[in-house]
Amino acid sequence: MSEMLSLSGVTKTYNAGKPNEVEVLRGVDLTVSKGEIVGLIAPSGAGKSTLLHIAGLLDLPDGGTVQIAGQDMTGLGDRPRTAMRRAGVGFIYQFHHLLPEFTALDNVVLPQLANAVPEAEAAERALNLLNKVGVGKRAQHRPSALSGGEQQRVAFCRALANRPGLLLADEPTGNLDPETSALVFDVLMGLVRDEGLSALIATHNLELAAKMDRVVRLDQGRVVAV
Ligand SMILES: Nc1ncnc2c1ncn2[C@@H]1O[C@H](COP(=O)(O)OP(=O)(O)OP(=O)(O)O)[C@@H](O)[C@H]1O
Repeated sequence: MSEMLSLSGVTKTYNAGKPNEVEVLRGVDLTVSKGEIVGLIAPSGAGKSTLLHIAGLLDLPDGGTVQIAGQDMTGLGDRPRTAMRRAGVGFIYQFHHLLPEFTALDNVVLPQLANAVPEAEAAERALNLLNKVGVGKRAQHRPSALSGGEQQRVAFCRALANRPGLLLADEPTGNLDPETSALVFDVLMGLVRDEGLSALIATHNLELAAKMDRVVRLDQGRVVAV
């Protein structure tokens, strides 16, 4: 089994049967192999967040199947889905969503504690990740004391804290100026490769997309190769 993520015939319609019905996904087929980094480009409103939320088990499709690491998630109950989401999938958003009252270090430690990792081990892992992305010296600062690029790097570490096999990212550097965005994006790519992760990364930025192993486009509710 060499596929980390496999979506097959995934459909999603909001407000089905109502006047404000929106058919967003019309049969999405998409795979991400182990260790592969796939870029997802889509015009605004095309449904990339919907797709990422379904792939990350935050939302359910109307039809089709979602497999993660060869396991079919479609028919699973809430508990095993939540367990897989917590331990198997890392999520990065355009805005970091760090907890403002906790230090950078604690933001990376906390998801591990929720996953029953002993505190000392969690702290070591967190510091190791923060060092890798160049914010180790900022470990004891709260997010408000960090620059936008630094905050986003801490968010990368948080997403990877529990060693997920799969990383999903929705415009991970979309809120940064172009220069910082390119720099921080390279940090993310380095981290993903270093950790041997599989990743699906949505971006509007074609230059960033070109750095990935393969690029697909979400078009009219389907995924097509670029
Ligand atoms: N909960 C919802 N209820 C109804 N419609 C929704 C809901 N969520 C999203 N939509 C609609 O579905 C379509 C796709 O939304 P989605 O957020 O997935 O797009 P996107 O490609 O991520 O857009 P953007 O790049 O602008 O963030 C949009 O037309 C949006 O208005």
